[in-house]
Amino acid sequence: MFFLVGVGPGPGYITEVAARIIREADCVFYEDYTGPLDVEGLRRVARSEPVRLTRRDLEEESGRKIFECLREGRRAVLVTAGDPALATAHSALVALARSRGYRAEVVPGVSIICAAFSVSCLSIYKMGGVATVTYPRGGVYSTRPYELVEQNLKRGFHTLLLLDVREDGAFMPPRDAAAVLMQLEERERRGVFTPALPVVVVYRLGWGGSALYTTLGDLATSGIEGPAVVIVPSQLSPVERECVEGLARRQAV
Ligand SMILES: C[S@@+](CC[C@H](N)C(=O)[O-])C[C@H]1O[C@@H](n2cnc3c(N)ncnc32)[C@H](O)[C@@H]1O
Repeated sequence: MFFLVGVGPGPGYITEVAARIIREADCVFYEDYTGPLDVEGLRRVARSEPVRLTRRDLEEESGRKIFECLREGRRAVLVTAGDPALATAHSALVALARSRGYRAEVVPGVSIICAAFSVSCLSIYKMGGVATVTYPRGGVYSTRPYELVEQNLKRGFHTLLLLDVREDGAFMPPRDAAAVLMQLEERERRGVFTPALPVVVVYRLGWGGSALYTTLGDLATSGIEGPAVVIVPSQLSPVERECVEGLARRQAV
């Protein structure tokens, strides 16, 4: 049996269900490239030493090590930060396991995407989709964030932007995201990613980070480190406005 288990954004967010399933597993695998993971906390719960898998192990080798465990008739878990299936490619492993005749289940965790909306007090009813801000690959910029934010601003929807992971595994800091978005503006020139654009940045959620309501221009010079998400809010309601304007004064999350 295979379980894809999410343990939330940081220490203390693991659910009782997730802890029980990890405890009962024969093989405990984890990845930490979609979000930082509390490996010490995982060690305290697991019966065997957790094994780290890379993106290559999971995507290019289709989780070979997990299937070796399953083939021996043992229970395997793959543990991730946040919710294990939101904005990851891990659902493919669940589908693959089922197609090979294994039972496979997703154990949801507190999602970084949901938590970012929650701590920002932004209405999920106005969530207009998710895009990722990526570093240029071979000099080519992805224009997906530009197009999505442009449409959403017109329709009154908020846009949540996930930030890239660098080749060396480091999470993109918000200032790099702001620089990429302003580069996109230089190219597209339709007045979307201007320095005055209001943004909410939610950073190091669960790891002593916080949330801040600022502008894209100020974000470009901020010293905030990742991992982080940037939300571009649109047409704030009075409650949303009051709440986000208080963000700078909030305690660390
Ligand atoms: C591919 S998404 C995965 C989302 C995740 N599965 C979830 O639970 O919503 C990974 C991105 O989420 C953001 N992220 C991950 N951990 C974070 C954290 N603790 N605080 C803020 N943002 C985080 C970063 O932008 C990172 O590149």
